[in-house]
Amino acid sequence: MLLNQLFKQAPEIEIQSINDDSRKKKPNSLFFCVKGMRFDGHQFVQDAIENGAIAVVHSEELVHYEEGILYFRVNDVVDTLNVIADLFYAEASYHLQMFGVTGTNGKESIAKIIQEVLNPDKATGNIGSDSITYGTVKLQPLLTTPNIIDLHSILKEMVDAGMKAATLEVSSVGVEQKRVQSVHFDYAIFTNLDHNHLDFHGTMQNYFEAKKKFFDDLDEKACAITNIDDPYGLKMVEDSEARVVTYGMSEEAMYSIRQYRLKKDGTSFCLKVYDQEYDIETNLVSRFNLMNLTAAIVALHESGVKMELIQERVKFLTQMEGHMQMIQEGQNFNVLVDIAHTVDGLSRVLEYATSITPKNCRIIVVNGSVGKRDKIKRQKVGNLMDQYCDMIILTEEDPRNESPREIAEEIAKGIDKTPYLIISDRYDAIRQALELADPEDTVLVLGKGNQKFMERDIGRCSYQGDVIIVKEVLKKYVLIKEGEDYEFEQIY
Ligand SMILES: CC(=O)N[C@H]1[C@@H](OP(=O)(O)OP(=O)(O)OC[C@H]2O[C@@H](n3ccc(=O)[nH]c3=O)[C@H](O)[C@@H]2O)O[C@H](CO)[C@@H](O)[C@@H]1O[C@H](C)C(=O)N[C@@H](C)C(=O)N[C@H](CCC(=O)O)C(=O)O
Repeated sequence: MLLNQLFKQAPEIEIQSINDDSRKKKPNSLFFCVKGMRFDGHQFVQDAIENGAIAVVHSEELVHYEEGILYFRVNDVVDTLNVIADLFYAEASYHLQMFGVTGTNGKESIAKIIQEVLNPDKATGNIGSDSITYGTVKLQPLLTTPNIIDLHSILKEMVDAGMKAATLEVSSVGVEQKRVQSVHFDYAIFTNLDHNHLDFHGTMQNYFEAKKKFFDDLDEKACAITNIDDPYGLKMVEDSEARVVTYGMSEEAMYSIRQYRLKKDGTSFCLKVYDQEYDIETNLVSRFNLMNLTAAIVALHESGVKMELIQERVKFLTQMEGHMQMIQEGQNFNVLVDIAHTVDGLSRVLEYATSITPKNCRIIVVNGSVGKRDKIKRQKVGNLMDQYCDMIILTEEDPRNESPREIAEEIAKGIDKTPYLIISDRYDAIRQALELADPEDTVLVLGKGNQKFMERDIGRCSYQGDVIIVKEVLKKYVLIKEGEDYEFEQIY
């Protein structure tokens, strides 16, 4: 792209790439001096030039100006980066039907359901915390919502690969850091708001405002889809110019869930769509997924997909690994792995576990709380498990540089009546829970979902993953012992 297409006063020079990280080698690039939380990009102009920058966008006076390099001083580098990234990558989001999903819980499930239902008729990509997928391409993301340059570049790749639509998980941190500011959205979905990222946002109000900005920035042609069962649902869209569509259990919702049945192997419910009722059957389990599926149905239907087709396609959806995943290897009790790591997410899983566990049987939970993040929630997590569970095994969950045992002890402050164990090693904790289970009990393994890493003091370390561990332990230690008398080893 020519530099004078980006800056009116610039000479006609070819720019091959745009860059905001001086550590990356990018020949003939335009470097943006972004002020971050740790560094100020203005410090790295010289490194950027050595790595190929021929032009620099900055907002502060620089200590040194090199001959032959072009400098553009602007008021706000990130705003300028947004405009230029959009232009540089051919305004890709305008060529895709864009669905953005925000909220504490449910983003990934909703984004993936929309992608799966649309895909057979309209090639659809997905950008999310677990993966970036389009066509046959599958990439591993660094962030839930990629940074500005990566995001526009991926959207362009999707357009070039023939995608017609894209779903994107929009994190509050991403909105706050203006990562989606120049992405054009057609449908924006709000799920719910619960304690999360308060280490970053400080207060619930700031967290709410970050999410709300996503809806404030929509244009009048867009559609803002909101869950009005959530106390923040209506406030979220009150200043949006977009057309507002509501969903929830509430009778006032435009898409209102009427009767529903939560079963071990699926869910059935009646959805009132404006004034018409539709019966929906799905293999997804739990009330949590019922809400996620409804949000996805609203977006799909509002985008023009017929309800009859939606009814057909949601009957058997792909089970997302580690998301309300029932694992059955032939054992005579329930095992459910879920990523729930917020108080709200946890309460929904516990409610579901209660609904599928016979009265005289137990709920055994393996859970923890992440290190260096939102410490206030730890005791609440303990308290909630105390209300619903019969046995609690506290273990590590991305402890970072905190001690897993100390985190567990803080969770335990919220436990009053339920017996609990602290087993720091997650594999051992899962094994203990599975070995303790009696017929028809429910074992919950929560917090990590399908994540194959553990954040420790030395950084991100590889981890087998809860789903794999559960399957392995069941086969190796539990199933062979069923029917036999054996003593189990208490592991601390
Ligand atoms: C707290 C946070 O969000 N940090 C993000 C932020 O980093 P930062 O502000 O610390 O940036 P910085 O390191 O100070 O650097 C400032 C600028 O100088 C540049 N730089 C820096 C060093 C250098 O040698 N040369 C150089 O050019 C950097 O490229 C950057 O442009 O900007 C970086 C570039 O975009 C992000 O990679 C980084 O995400 C970090 C890795 C992160 O973990 N973020 C998490 C909290 C996050 O964003 N999470 C959300 C939500 C997750 C969820 O709920 O699912 C997400 O969307 O993933």
